[in-house]
Amino acid sequence: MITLDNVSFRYKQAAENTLHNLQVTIAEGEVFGFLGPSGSGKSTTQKILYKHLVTEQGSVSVNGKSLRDWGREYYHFIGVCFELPNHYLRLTARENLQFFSAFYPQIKQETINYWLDKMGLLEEADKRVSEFSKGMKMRLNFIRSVMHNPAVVFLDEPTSGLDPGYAHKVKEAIKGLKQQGKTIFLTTHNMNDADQLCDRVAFLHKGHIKEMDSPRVLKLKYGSKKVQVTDIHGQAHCFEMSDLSSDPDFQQLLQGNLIESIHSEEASLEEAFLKTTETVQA
Ligand SMILES: Nc1ncnc2c1ncn2[C@@H]1O[C@H](COP(=O)(O)OP(=O)(O)OP(=O)(O)O)[C@@H](O)[C@H]1O
Repeated sequence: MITLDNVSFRYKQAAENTLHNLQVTIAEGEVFGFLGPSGSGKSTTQKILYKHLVTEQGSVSVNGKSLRDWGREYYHFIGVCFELPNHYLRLTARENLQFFSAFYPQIKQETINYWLDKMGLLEEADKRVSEFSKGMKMRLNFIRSVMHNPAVVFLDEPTSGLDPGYAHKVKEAIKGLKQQGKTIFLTTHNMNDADQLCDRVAFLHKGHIKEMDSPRVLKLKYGSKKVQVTDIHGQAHCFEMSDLSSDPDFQQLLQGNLIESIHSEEASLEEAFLKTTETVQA
């Protein structure tokens, strides 16, 4: 559905490329996570994908058609949820959605109500957006990006600033979009979200893709399973799962009947991300 073929990009006046030879193919219906430290080039890549930036180096196609050949109809085909919402603050939430829906003749009032309800904003729909919290603006932003039923949705930090309840609502909505067969390109710093939602993730570092695979494979490759042990004096210990049978400290606790509790910990995507992108602080 989305193909980046050997895409590089350099900003005017920049001494070197921001993106280097990106090679990505995203299947229809896939939730693809694009993860990277600050400044690694995630937004630049997204801007190329929604045609706010043009690169001469490499090619990008969506639904089998080069981005160069897509016209205005591209913005009916895709939905974009920017990280920083830009709503009309003097208008109500409903008026904002009605204003944007005018660009998409197929959007019905029921659709707007459906999404307002789904994102927990129906009761606040007639309030001015200037009175909205950051989280409410984020949810309104999410509605704007999906209400015209696009085939491809670009989401930039969609759960940022949301409390756990509303973050859950947004994640459930993303899963719902996937069930409908939408292709989703998700940029996030939230490794748990990426792990829960994405079929595959790419780790971007200084404009290079360092790894690209399913969260499960990356966790197996880079993560280590650990065991957290609390002894009968309340002291915590951490052991590598693979070393338990030979670790003398663990064996001493076990044989001395000194263990109060023991919990296994799965390898995390965060661990894989940190190891791959070398952002672990010394
Ligand atoms: N308009 C611009 N002109 C020149 N350089 C830019 C411009 N926009 C971004 N950059 C540079 O390109 C690099 C990648 O920036 P980008 O915004 O794509 O990173 P990011 O991964 O999205 O970061 P963050 O997670 O902080 O949003 C950075 O070094 C940034 O300084």
